[in-house]
Amino acid sequence: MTKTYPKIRIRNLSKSFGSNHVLRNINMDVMEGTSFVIIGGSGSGKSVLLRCILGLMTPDSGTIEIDGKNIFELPYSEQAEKLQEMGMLFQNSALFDSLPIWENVAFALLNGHRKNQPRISRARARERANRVLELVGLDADNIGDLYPSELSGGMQKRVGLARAIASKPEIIFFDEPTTGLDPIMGAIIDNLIVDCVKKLGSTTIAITHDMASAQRIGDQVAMLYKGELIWQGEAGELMQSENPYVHQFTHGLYAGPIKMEMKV
Ligand SMILES: Nc1ncnc2c1ncn2[C@@H]1O[C@H](COP(=O)(O)OP(=O)(O)OP(=O)(O)O)[C@@H](O)[C@H]1O
Repeated sequence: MTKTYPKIRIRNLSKSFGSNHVLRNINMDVMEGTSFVIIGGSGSGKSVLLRCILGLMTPDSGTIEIDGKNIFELPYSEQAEKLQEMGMLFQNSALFDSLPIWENVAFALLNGHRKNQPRISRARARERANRVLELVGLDADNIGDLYPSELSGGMQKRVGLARAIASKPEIIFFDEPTTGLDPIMGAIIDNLIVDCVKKLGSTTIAITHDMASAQRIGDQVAMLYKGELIWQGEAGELMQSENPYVHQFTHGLYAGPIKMEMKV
């Protein structure tokens, strides 16, 4: 059930690199148990925003509260703890090539130091990895001992999703979850994301260029343009938005207020 207080609350967040003002006064609330999708063109600041929320980059000004606490005011140890409590599915799946699939999935369970959770044995970690692999539609008996390079891109993405959810994180980030997948595999991954996240009750933030994906996985969608959040609304309203920037971007139109810089 959707709850009514922000799990993540961002106020007046700005970040520049020299004269490049990448984030300009961002305000955003992500309610607990909901899925928030950020769309926007190349270079609009999506990754920088994500890195700030993850605590991997310090903004110039503004606050990011998680569960009501400004993450930049937490002692380093607590900041690191918060980071460990989050799940992340990277664009390229970012699996460890030298570890078998099951250990990739169980990585946080075997190596993390989550608060109030004892380290678990390899046998128990493997059981948990097997269960999560089945949850994302992979046969743990067949692929658990294989290495990432032996799987297709779609299977690697499923493994990445399994790893992101294995420790039942309260917050999960998805960075371009469907990039590089064919449209059907993209839809399958999106549906798995929605199913898994619903089961866990996690709060999620995703960044994507894929409008179909944004609508499938998002409750709320926001568009970043030149570092500003220029539109925010229900995912169902996205394609009908009359905001000319959103309309041009979501419909992939050449003509409109967004002028592509051909030289970067
Ligand atoms: N560490 C950094 N140092 C200097 N500039 C940076 C740094 N990280 C990002 N930028 C700049 O910030 C701007 C936004 O980059 P960002 O990676 O957030 O874009 P994006 O919206 O994620 O783009 P894409 O969709 O292409 O991944 C770019 O102009 C980029 O050059």
